Amino acid sequence: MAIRTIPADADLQSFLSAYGRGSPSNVRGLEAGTVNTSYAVNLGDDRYFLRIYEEQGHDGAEREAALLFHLASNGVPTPAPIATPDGTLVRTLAGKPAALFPWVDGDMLCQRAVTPEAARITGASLAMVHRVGPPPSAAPNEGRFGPKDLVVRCSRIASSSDPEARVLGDSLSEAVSSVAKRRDPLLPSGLVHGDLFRDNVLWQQSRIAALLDFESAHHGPFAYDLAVTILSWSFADALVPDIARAIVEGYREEREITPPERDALYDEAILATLRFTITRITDDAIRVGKRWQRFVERREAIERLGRSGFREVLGL
Ligand SMILES: Nc1ncnc2c1ncn2[C@@H]1O[C@H](COP(=O)(O)OP(=O)(O)OP(=O)(O)O)[C@@H](O)[C@H]1O
Ligand SMILES: N[C@@H](CCO)C(=O)O
Repeated sequence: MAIRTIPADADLQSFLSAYGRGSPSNVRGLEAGTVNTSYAVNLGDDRYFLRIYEEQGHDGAEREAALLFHLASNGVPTPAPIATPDGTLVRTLAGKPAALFPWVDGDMLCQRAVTPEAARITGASLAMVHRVGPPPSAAPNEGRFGPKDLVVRCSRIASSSDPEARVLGDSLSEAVSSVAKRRDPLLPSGLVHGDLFRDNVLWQQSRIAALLDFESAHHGPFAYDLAVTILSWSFADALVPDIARAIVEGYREEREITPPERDALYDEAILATLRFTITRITDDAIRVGKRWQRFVERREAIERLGRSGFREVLGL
């Protein structure tokens, strides 16, 4: 998406020189992502990815950087932010928090390219994030997209610029409240990614080069995260059972799904469809190229299957 921040040359030079990795060249703004501004840049002979945080304050960006550093140090395939010689991970560029990462070559998979094997690997890497958990010094918060936040967002839907969406505020709000009441508060919980869509995974041939975009990471039920991943990877025109089941199988290679989680996956999936329907309607940056209707269709598909039908599709 847009390059929202263009730092002055002198500021960029001074920011990059602090890493002590050689002089910058080939600086290129990337039309990637929906939230942050990204640049590709060479320092000496190596390529780097520079992220300027557009929506997080310094504390939020530091929390995210500490999380990425911790995950990468524990074997999760995600690029760790690079520290300056004095150990700083997040600094200021053009008045905004910014961090530098190693460049990762890789490609996102399009839906047609998602094989059961890729789905299995994706499920396993999600479970690895759950197993590793957050850094001891920075426990994640409850996130920005819990049921209460979604209900608040629903109150803005009536003034949406999309006439088809405008009428849905009350029914979406009621659906969120109703599923929130059914949620099991004792589900195994911890660090969840919260947004492991296809565009947040880079592949090199058949292996994952990077899990990206931990901006939605928070403390929540693991079953919710698994449901998000199933919903975002397993639908072509309709649910593809082989893909959904392979995600679950891969997940279970790394972390077993407990009986209460198996029971809860249906409700967590309904909540996840509501989360993405509502944020796609209420967030103009996300709406570009991302249809909220897809998540209405996914919710209907899950509801048609019903609790036991959904579990059966997942092989649980
Ligand atoms: N270390 C990296 N090396 C190479 N490319 C990267 C790296 N990190 C991210 N990218 C690319 O930049 C894109 C945007 O990155 P990121 O997800 O951080 O941005 P964002 O603005 O938070 O966007 P969104 O929330 O839409 O995913 C990614 O989809 C990926 O293609
Ligand atoms: N992955 C989200 C956007 C970022 O949260 C979506 O597709 O709606």
